[in-house]
Amino acid sequence: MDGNVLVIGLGLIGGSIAASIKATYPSSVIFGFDVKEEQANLAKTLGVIDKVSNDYLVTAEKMDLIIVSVPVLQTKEVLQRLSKVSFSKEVIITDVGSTKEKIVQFSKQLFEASNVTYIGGHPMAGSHKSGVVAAKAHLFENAFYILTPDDSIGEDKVQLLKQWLQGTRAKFITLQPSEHDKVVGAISHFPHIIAASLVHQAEVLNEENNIVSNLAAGGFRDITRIASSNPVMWKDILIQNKEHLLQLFNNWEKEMTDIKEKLLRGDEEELVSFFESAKSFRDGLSVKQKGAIPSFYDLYVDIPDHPGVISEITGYLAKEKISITNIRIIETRTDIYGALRISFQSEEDRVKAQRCIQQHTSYETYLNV
Ligand SMILES: NC(=O)c1ccc[n+]([C@@H]2O[C@H](COP(=O)([O-])OP(=O)(O)OC[C@H]3O[C@@H](n4cnc5c(N)ncnc54)[C@H](O)[C@@H]3O)[C@@H](O)[C@H]2O)c1
Ligand SMILES: O=C(O)C(=O)C[C@]1(C(=O)O)C=C[C@@H](O)C=C1
Repeated sequence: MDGNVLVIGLGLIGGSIAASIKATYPSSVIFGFDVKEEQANLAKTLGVIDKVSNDYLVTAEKMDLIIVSVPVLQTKEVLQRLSKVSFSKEVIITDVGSTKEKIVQFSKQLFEASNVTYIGGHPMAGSHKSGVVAAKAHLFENAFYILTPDDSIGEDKVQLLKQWLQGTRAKFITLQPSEHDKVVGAISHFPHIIAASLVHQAEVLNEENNIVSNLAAGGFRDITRIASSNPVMWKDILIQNKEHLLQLFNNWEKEMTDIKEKLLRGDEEELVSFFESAKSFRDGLSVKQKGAIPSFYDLYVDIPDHPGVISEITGYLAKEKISITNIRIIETRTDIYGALRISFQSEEDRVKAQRCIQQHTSYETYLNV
């Protein structure tokens, strides 16, 4: 497949998608535009795009595919401007915004009577890092990629978009925009609010006693990593998903009141059951086949903090031809040991890998941490 692709917004997500399309379809021409000229030039230098566009409304005229990957409030503005372009041929326009209801609703009126097919999208993977320097072609590998096509859109167009995006190696699923915002509100947007709030709480305590920032390791780092995300991007997401988030605040306040009362009563049985039911659902996530969280077969390895340990482990796995889909150091401990999380494509690979590591090393392995 080849053709002309325009990516508007060359940050983490736009850059990653551009790189994955180029890797799959080398003869396609990827144009890129960013309000920050230096981002666009950097994307060209990094080989993420072929050509810098200086005016996306002019470049858009001859495109086969346009990907809008700017913050969600900007997305509506960019789509509105695109709706004024006279396209010389049929074009698919998609966005990657973390919210869908308002964007999709808005676009429906914009592109009703034109040769534009607009399909809302949201790749459910990312990072707390921003900018094209953090972009990578494999960012979405094994992650869910949600599409929200309107009922009036032909299946052939949806398939065409998936074909363009197949290099992401993501798993495509279709959701209604409102369902998307409700579910993603609970598993992504609200957790970002909680993470930031936990950091605020620790910061206040740190003003009284600065030992807090030194001790804040382990679980605290794990649960608050996403508090390092782009503040403006998250402000936009909150504004666009306000209604669902307000409902989640109500549920959360009730949840906090309930657990607080259990603690006040000193009801040990109920406290155990509070953690038990959460553990049971959380432990089940990694083996679930469906849902908004991708299923991974994870293996955790307790590793000493010295150079070469990761290549040692991946070397043993490579020798036995066990492929891994992801590898990450979990910041659970900051002193001697760290936990390495290695993800596999199947349970069979995970079992083989555990056996392999146990055979070659004395590092402890776990299926859950
Ligand atoms: N970061 C994540 O984890 C993640 C994951 C999935 C989806 N998303 C969504 O992807 C979109 C982009 O996020 P990101 O993480 O790539 O952000 P980013 O900050 O890395 O990149 C956004 C880029 O858009 C540019 N930009 C802003 N307004 C623009 C405009 N009007 N025209 C052209 N360029 C403009 C910025 O200069 C920046 O380079 C957002 O809508 C976000 O909700 C983010
Ligand atoms: O991994 C992270 O840092 C993310 O926050 C990624 C994350 C998420 O909440 O899961 C953030 C926003 C997106 O819209 C999709 C993915």
